[in-house]
Amino acid sequence: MTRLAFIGGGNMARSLIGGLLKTGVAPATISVAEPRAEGRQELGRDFGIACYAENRLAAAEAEVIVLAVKPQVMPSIHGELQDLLQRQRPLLISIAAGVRLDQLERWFGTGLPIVRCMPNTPALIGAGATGLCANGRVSPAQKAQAQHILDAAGLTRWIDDETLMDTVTAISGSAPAYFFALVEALEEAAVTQGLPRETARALAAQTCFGAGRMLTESGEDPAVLRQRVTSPHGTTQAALESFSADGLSRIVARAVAAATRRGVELAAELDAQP
Ligand SMILES: NC(=O)C1=CN([C@@H]2O[C@H](COP(=O)(O)OP(=O)(O)OC[C@H]3O[C@@H](n4cnc5c(N)ncnc54)[C@H](OP(=O)(O)O)[C@@H]3O)[C@@H](O)[C@H]2O)C=CC1
Ligand SMILES: O=C(O)[C@@H]1CCC=N1
Repeated sequence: MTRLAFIGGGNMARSLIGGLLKTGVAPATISVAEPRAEGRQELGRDFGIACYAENRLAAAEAEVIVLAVKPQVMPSIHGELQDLLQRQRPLLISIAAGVRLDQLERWFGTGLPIVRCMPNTPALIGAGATGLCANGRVSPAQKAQAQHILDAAGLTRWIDDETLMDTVTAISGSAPAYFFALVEALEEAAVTQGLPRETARALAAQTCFGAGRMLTESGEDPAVLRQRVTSPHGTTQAALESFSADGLSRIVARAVAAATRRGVELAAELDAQP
């Protein structure tokens, strides 16, 4: 069993750990470094994994280290891991938005195998979507190892051109929040029209779930699925025409561009640091 350490035990680490354990990975093979005492307590209680305040202790025996800290924290954590990284030469997997492979190589060491990936929070229930990109030091066996870890979180796709990782972030890493926001808006609209909030939320959330399952399980084009809902001159057509008049495609394209741009900016901000 691969020994796996997470540096940072926040939202995304929790989602990945939850997904891994659900596929039968033994808790004893996972350790986490988390500075907050309450965070460590919760991780230990919820997952039965070993939790440490110090990164070095969590990573001590790891073959794979998942870097799950905020992008801004990333440049500051290599120092305490340096000796261990040179000695053990583990596979590093970064999940940080924006942070490029060349930056990770600069901070952690040019000779190390590094995978940059972008998962999302549905990993917690094994329904995540992850894009992965490897540097030249990653062996085929390590590539398979990274894929195996992220497969536990759901669907995986390798991305050859690293510059597209910011697009991946914009359409899958960040995107669960877009669907949550849409359900929030549907709920609010229904409540305004008089539907009880609990009923509105349940109907909107289940519809999101059902549409998602149809998209992923039917193998059909989203446009075909949409057309099947849309009776000529019916209610759906009225709603879609309203979306179109308000420029839904343009709104979405602008949001995706904003998220993509922010990924590039996050990396540039780190380059600008002394
Ligand atoms: N949330 C999401 O949906 C997704 C996030 N990501 C990426 O995952 C990474 C983590 O994001 P997220 O989980 O949301 O953030 P969180 O803030 O929830 O998690 C980061 C964790 O790292 C801890 N931490 C801070 N400093 C250090 C340190 N020096 N050493 C070890 N741990 C430290 C934080 O502790 P403390 O709270 O005490 O600061 C926190 O628990 C980010 O880089 C993000 O871009 C990628 C895909 C999706
Ligand atoms: O919002 C963010 O920056 C992180 C990356 C993708 C999802 N959450």
